[in-house]
Amino acid sequence: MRLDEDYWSDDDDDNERFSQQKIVVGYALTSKKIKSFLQPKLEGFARKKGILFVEIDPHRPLSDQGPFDIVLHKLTGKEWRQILEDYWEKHPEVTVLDPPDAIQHLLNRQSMLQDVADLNLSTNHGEVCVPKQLVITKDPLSIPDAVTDAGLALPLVVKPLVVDGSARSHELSLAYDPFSLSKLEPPLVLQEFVNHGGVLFKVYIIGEAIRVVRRFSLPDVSKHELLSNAGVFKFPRVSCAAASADEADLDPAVAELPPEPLLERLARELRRRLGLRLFNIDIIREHGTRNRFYVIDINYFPGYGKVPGYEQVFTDFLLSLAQSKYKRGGRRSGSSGRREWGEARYEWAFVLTSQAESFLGSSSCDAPVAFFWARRAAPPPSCRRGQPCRGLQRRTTQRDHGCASDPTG
Ligand SMILES: O=P(O)(O)O[C@H]1[C@H](O)[C@@H](OP(=O)(O)O)[C@H](OP(=O)(O)O)[C@@H](OP(=O)(O)O)[C@H]1O
Ligand SMILES: Nc1ncnc2c1ncn2[C@@H]1O[C@H](COP(=O)(O)OP(=O)(O)O)[C@@H](O)[C@H]1O
Repeated sequence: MRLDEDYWSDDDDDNERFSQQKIVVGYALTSKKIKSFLQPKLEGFARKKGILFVEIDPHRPLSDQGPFDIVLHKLTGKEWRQILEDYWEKHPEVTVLDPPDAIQHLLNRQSMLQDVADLNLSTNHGEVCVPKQLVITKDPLSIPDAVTDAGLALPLVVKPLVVDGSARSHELSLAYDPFSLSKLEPPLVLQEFVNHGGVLFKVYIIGEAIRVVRRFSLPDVSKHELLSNAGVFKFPRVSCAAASADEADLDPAVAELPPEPLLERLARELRRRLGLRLFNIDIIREHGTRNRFYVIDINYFPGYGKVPGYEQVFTDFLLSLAQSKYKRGGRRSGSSGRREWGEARYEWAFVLTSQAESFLGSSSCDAPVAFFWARRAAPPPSCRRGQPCRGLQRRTTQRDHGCASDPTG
């Protein structure tokens, strides 16, 4: 077996010993995730590098399965968490991706953004904030006053507080007035809607590697729309939709990817603060600003299967984990002048929209997006089923959003 040069030591004996080892990766994932992530191209690519993926039965003790070098998981529920924690206590040598406690932090939309707010990132490349938000845990009748007291600007995005993987926890709405909010069921997060030109950047983190893709998002809300609309409107999971942008139609100021050094810094800080290696950050650029960004969502183990070239990046990541462990356990000290086996390779690449488009397949405005536009006062100029979606061409009035340092508002 041949390994990438970057992982190769100058010591032939070490190389030989490592290359003879198989890396066993146990995975505990939902069937949906297995389908999207564990694609034959990933399994094949990894196999060539000596990595075997083995399915874990989450109802049996993990010690009876394996042995594993690495455990990949994204399952919810206390039972699974307990099984994993017990196993890890007995087998600290196994790399668990990622620690259940750290993942838990992302399952609440309040704690999820806390680290970004604490970070207060502002560099000469731009700044990264979180939208001002308010958490409502009880008494929906108090919402209109609470919104006024907190000084939240309308419209508001209404999000369930807990993200537990259920479809319900992703049912979001847009509220044009605070009074209609008293009909909603807490616990909720009310978040200021930030106009961002209808484009969202999904920043995927895989260990030290970063990949960025553009996705369609919600269109801007103009002052006129805000004044002429009332009520609460549900909207679909726009950024998951298979709609893609026609590059030529995008306002370059909207479509331009976030500056690389800013994202590198954000990713590095969040990796450390969150204690996670597999996650994605959803970022929007406030429309009309050069580089003021808002993090609106962070997901654990996101849809990597939709990132072009993920099989190479993920395989490299697993190899780097195994190699750094091998180095810790099996190497003598005093290796000055040589490349460290566990040395992380820093990878950077932007995935341009055109690539993302071919990956995402359709270049037409699909059902959920069309549905959302149909509910809006003014449909986009050329957003019709089967036609290239040009909804992002709309230019709207910009609103002034403050950078909130406290995501709880
Ligand atoms: O909370 P949001 O931002 O919607 O994030 C979702 C979840 O991470 C989904 O994973 P899960 O279903 O495990 O929660 C993932 O689906 P897959 O991993 O199944 O593809 C989606 O991938 P994209 O469809 O690529 O966005 C990703 O966008
Ligand atoms: N504060 C916000 N301002 C503007 N658009 C937002 C905001 N929050 C969410 N959105 C839009 O709603 C979509 C879903 O929001 P998100 O918080 O990612 O929920 P989920 O975790 O259910 O996917 C985003 O992709 C974006 O299009």
